[in-house]
Amino acid sequence: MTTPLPLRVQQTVASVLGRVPSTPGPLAPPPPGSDLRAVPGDPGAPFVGRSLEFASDMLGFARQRYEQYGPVSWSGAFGRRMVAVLGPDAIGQVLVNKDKYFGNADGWGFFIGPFFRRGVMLLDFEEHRTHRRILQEAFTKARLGEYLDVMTPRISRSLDDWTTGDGVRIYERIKQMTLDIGTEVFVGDELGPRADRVNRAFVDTVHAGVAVVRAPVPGGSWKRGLDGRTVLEDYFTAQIPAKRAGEGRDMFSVLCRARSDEGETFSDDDVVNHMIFLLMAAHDTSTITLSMMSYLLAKNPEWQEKLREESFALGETGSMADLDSLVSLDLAMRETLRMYAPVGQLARITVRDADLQGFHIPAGTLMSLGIHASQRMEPWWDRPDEFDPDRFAPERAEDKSHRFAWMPFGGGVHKCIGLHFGGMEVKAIMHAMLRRFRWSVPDDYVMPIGLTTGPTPADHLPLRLERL
Ligand code: HEM
Repeated sequence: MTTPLPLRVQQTVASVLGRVPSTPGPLAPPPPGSDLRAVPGDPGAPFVGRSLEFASDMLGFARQRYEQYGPVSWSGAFGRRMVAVLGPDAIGQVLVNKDKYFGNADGWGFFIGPFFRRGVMLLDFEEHRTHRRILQEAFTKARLGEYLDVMTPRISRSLDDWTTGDGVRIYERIKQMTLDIGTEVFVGDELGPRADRVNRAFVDTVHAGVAVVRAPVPGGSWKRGLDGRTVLEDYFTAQIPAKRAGEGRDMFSVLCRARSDEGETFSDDDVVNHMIFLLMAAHDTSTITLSMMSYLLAKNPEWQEKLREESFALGETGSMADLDSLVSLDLAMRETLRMYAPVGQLARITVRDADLQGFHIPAGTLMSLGIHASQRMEPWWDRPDEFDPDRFAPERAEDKSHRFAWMPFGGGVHKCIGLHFGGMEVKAIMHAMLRRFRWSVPDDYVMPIGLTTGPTPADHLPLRLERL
């Protein structure tokens, strides 16, 4: 494995910071007379806390905290105290949010608010419900079929252009392809110089969310993200009158005309905010899933062959029903989403004092739900670090060990609205890749893991790619 230099530097700094003495203590004393317990934890190094240790080894760090402190613990991060929530019981309680203790707006807002403000994931309670109802109009089964009709020829054209050989960085190829799909299916625009400029602005906006220096320093990624947001706002705003008047079937046009059963519609600002958020929500997640699946199929060639046989037996296809009939592909996709949850952490904040599994969490506490690590935990999963798609087969059904054992799409009212779209896109692309290419990695290759919204290939996953 060749770990890229920035990741090596980060790992070295993180291991030094991890040795800084840090005294364990309570997050906050529980209210007198309550039978709640204080959340255990420790701050880590001054200001950065344990954020670098987390970023350089998400899984190892979460496992160590779980062993030391259990499912609910706190540590220092970004100059404040942040509560880590692990395991399906604790995460399930936050997602279901029966007592309305937990909010998204200032939780996610802390990380991505300046770039994705008022996206549906950053709205709470009644306002969220209203926006989600309207948004639902863009995700009906009939609409998905129409998106697939646009997507399928685009996938073929992209794959026809792929060059083959050694060291093909598949992450970059897939990222470009999902961006191109986003331009045509979501925005209804043609690929070209204007789309390139918008795509660059979009990539800057996404990267800014994980910036280390979280201030608009000239030349820094935070500033590039803010500038990117402005480009996107101008781009979408300028097109709204034509989209509202037209009959386009792209998602942008659909949102302009969407009307809930109660007759609610989106303002121009709403449409712009949702478009910018939707592009991000769809793009990074599908790219990570496809890249990680490519890696796992390279490491497990018997599964790659099995999927390929299934795809050849089905033939060239364009319908959702066809994609749904690819049973082994479905198992492999679920297993990929378990092993490498593309949204590895979910953010929340307590909007009032909360009781989480008997722990007292004061109002205004930032929380991070460890989806990626929790899907790699015993006893809910058998040998959780092994790629074993058959664990999802009906006769084993390990995902049924707990309602929140498998939660790559989250749960509760904010559960991913694009889960069927995402599954469709991943399957359509992987099906087409399997029919055109075979790929492999050297036996001793282990992919270094970096961090965007979730675990990503830090070296962009160099594969040996051959055309069939
Ligand atoms: C494999 C692909 C995907 C994964 C793993 C994924 C994962 C997630 C997760 C975990 C959440 C919950 C966030 C939270 O509770 O804080 C979420 C929300 C969301 N996702 Fe996805 N997503 C995927 C694809 C997509 C696609 C393709 C779209 C759009 C076309 C999309 C749109 C959204 C939206 C709008 C929300 C916010 C929903 C709300 O707050 O009501 N996602 N996604």
